[in-house]
Amino acid sequence: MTFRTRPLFGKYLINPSHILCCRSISTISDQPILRVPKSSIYALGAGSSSKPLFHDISWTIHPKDAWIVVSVGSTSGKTSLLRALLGHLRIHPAPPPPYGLFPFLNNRDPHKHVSLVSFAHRPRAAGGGFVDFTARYGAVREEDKRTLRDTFFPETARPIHDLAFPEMHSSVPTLLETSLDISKERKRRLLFEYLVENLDLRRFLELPLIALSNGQTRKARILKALLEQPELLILDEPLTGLDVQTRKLLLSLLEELHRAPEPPHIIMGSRIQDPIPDWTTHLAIIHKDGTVQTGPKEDLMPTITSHQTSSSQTTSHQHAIKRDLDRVLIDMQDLNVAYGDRKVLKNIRWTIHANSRWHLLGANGAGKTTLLAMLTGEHPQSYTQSSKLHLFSRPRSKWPTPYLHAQIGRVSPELHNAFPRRKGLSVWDAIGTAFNNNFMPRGRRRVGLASDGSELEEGGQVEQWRLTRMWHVLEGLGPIAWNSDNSKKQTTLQAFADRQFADLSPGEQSIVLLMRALVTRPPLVLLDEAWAGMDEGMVKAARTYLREGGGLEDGQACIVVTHWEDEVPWGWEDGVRRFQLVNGEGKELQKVQ
Ligand SMILES: Nc1ncnc2c1ncn2[C@@H]1O[C@H](COP(=O)(O)OP(=O)(O)OP(=O)(O)O)[C@@H](O)[C@H]1O
Repeated sequence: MTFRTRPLFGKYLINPSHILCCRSISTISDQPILRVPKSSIYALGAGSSSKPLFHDISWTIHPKDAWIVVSVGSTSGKTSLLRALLGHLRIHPAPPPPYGLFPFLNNRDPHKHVSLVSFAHRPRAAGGGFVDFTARYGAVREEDKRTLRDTFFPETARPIHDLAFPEMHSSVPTLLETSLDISKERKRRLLFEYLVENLDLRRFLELPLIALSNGQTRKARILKALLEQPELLILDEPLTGLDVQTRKLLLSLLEELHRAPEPPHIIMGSRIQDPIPDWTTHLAIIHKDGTVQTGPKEDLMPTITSHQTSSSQTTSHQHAIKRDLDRVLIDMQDLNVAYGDRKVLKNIRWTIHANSRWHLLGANGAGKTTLLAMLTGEHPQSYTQSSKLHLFSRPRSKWPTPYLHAQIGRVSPELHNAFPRRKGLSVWDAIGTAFNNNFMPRGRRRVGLASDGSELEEGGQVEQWRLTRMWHVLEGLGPIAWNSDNSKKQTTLQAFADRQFADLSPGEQSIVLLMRALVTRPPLVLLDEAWAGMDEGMVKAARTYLREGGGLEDGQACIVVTHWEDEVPWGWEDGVRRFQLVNGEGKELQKVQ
């Protein structure tokens, strides 16, 4: 079924192809969009005698092609290859002049005409330290008050009909110049109106940017990228974090843009488990050994399907969840969260028992992150609702927040973005920070300090337990769990533990943060979009570890938040329970027989 984009302003159907035709004719070219003659790709600064990241790659993209880049069994291939197109890696031999890498640009500057929007990476502006992500839950500070419109689209504040009247300039432009400018600006505005409507963002334009949910922010970033009308737009994992409906919306919008006579040419990076849209014409498949296969979709689809089948095969059902224990960890009775008159959560009743497994569902903006922030005690309204929110057998206000944090292991897109990428922080350090529940590695063995702040007794029980746990998560979720080659087990694990966290691929960072969430064996584990960026081998390893690999032990409860059903490690048959938020109201779903 094709999902149609909405006509703009109800009665006027505006086709993006009409709006997008505003680029000057001189930029239209029949030349290939991209041409990589048989080459290898190296890290910047690496000599040609070093091992290339990709080899034997021959890749040509023609103007009407719709390409998707997928990695099979490789951890960082897709994102690296896409970044190579922006000059972040060295292509050797370099695509020869006069056409270069992007022949259609006709020697125009790729930096101005090619843009990459990646959802797998932390924004570079964030720096190396920890970023406080809880600011959005409280009263929005003055400096965070800039609205989505002010931050991303300030030029759209002016009513569209004003654009018919030129502003007064000190040097008066010619009539022709003025009409060209206005018409360009009007077309840009029409495109903005079209996209804002079709991505369902209009009602968020005047909200502070910081208040937007994860999915809402992603849509806004895609809108901004499309509005800038790059000639080539590279989207890396644009579907990550989007709910089912929004994914359909975005894919159908991309299809319309693709069919427009002069589209922004789009290359999309996808995870192997993501759907390949019907309108895709070509695939680039990156293999574990660094080779890249490129060609028409019909020729390469069997490779994708064989990998999809192997990654979606679920593990045995012998490890169904044992029944919920009577012990209640979290109890919410008529919990509410509102920002002014905007009600985000309404009369939520939810009880989480020890040993239970939950899938928390809800569309983008439904309130899942807000609900979890109440559970972790990070949301300031968790204090004002204290009598309705019992955490670990006491009203919320009876616990200091650090105590609550020590009871809850978690992964979330906010934590992923905020986690420090400072130089010198190894994988081991990153995992070990969980023991002191902060973001600084502590202690002689980097597995934290004792509760009074002193060093752990050397070789003592606590230190031994922590070290054993570190190796357990590394073994259960580290590279030997995603690679079949087990021969050099200990060296592989040690080498991985020593790697710099900041140098890992986005998927590897996600799996390390999952290790961090599990290493202390907390009573409650929250896994919010924990699988972001992971390749199919990692997702499989993580599911297996959680289901039957000792990732969770009896008594621990776990809540999984994902928009992809097959990422939940447990099915109905295993006893997973589902809690759904719709328009701020929550209810437990029952299995349809
Ligand atoms: N400070 C705030 N002021 C106003 N509205 C807010 C504020 N913080 C959050 N919201 C709104 O609360 C709603 C719920 O946001 P939340 O992040 O909990 O959604 P979510 O279900 O986690 O979405 P996603 O799947 O996109 O991550 C959103 O519509 C968001 O815009």
